[in-house]
Amino acid sequence: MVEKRTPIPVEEAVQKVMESEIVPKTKWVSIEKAYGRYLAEDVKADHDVPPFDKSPYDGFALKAENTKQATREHPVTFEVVGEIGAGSVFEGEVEDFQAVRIMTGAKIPDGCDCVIMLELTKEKRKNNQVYMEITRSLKKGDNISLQGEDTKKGNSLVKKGTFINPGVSALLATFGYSDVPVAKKPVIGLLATGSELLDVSEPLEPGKIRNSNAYMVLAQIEKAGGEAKYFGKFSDDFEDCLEAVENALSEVDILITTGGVSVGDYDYVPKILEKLGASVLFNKIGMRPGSVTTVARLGNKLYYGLSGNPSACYVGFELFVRPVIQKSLFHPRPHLRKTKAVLGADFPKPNPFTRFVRAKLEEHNGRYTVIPSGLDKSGVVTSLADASAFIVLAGGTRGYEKGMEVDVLLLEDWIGSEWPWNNIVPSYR
Ligand SMILES: Nc1nc2c(c(=O)[nH]1)N[C@H]1C(S)=C(S)[C@@H](COP(=O)(O)OP(=O)(O)OC[C@H]3O[C@@H](n4cnc5c(N)ncnc54)[C@H](O)[C@@H]3O)O[C@H]1N2
Ligand code: MOO
Ligand SMILES: [Mg+2]
Repeated sequence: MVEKRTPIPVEEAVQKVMESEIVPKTKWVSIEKAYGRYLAEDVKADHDVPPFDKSPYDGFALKAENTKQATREHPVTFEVVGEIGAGSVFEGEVEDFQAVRIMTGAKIPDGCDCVIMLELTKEKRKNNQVYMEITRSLKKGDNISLQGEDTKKGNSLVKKGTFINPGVSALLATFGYSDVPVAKKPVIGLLATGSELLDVSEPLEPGKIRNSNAYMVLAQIEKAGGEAKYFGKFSDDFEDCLEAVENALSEVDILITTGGVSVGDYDYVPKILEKLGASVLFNKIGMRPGSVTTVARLGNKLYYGLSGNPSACYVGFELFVRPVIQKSLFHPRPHLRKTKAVLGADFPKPNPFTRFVRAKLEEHNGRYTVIPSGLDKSGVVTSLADASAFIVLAGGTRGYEKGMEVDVLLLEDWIGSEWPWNNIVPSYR
């Protein structure tokens, strides 16, 4: 007798995996290695930026008050009493009708309250003393970057869980983080099952295909922020697979297998889980593709049986593994972000279950359009390379037409969502 499985709604399945306790941990990495990691602490300004009033131009610093009378006809002359480049400080106080030659980034000397650009001045020399002439008046504060104008001491700048992009790296450097507290990457083990699987380097043989899922999922793990650990591919042999799963589990936080998850004669995942005494969270979801995605708990570890079909495997990872990884990286919005777009092609297939169509998001005249990026079948591999979104078609609908607005989940996005599963546009006809 074939096992009968009861499907649960997608959002319920997501909820169940999110209840798992993969406790986020912190580690310190050097700032050079921080790009692409996730912050484990909030970053606050511990000093003003800039930390002193500084010149945004190469020019002369002086007192605005002294420039009041300056016109083209009546230039005003200043005695140049010093010269400073960025990093140097003018010692002493600047007096009336004195100026300091100052370069971009240098601290404004005491007594000065404005800067005039070099191009607007004329230098003169008399008895070995340098003078400078200006023909326009300036106001107090002209051409000065004020202390704290960028940010003030105490301001909260980026939150824990933020993806460290180049801009965040600049902030970390500004505030002295030579070592950065980042979320420790959860270790995600992967093994591929299937007697039909060839290594990537092997030539094709009748009845066999190359193992593409492993390399796809390894990349998905890295993209989601996890550390991938690949245990190789295994033929459909119960004992071998059981042993491989048992060994792998001891080395990882989460274990993923691909294939063997359905009801076939050589689909051993259900039997392996039974043998290991795992607590199965679900083994059927009301969705296409990926309906057979199975998740189980083994102690404090999660086990994912992703489908062998490439598109189903891909979708299963993005919906159920990715948010768990993101949560363990302190990300406050761990799910794929949902937005709306216009369907760029008819989709006449009925959808008894919620459907996730791999699609390409494009901009046309300022509006976002989505079109399926290939054949919409679970076993298809070629639709994935171009997929930048999933079109989400609610279950119980009977097809969608070009021009309709649909929900989409974004695959190339760093903002994320707290919970995208409410208000999926239910039915158009
Ligand atoms: N009688 C039924 N048959 C099937 C059902 C069902 O409910 N009743 N479900 C179908 C659905 S839906 C899916 S999805 C697949 C799930 O298959 P499995 O997870 O058991 O995976 P396999 O049987 O091992 O392989 C399926 C398919 O995928 C190819 N594959 C497997 N591994 C890889 C890999 N690493 N790289 C590339 N391609 C891979 C494999 O060759 C098969 O073609 O079951 C349906 N059947
Ligand atoms: O799980 Mo299967 O991928 O629904 O197509
Ligand atoms: Mg199977």
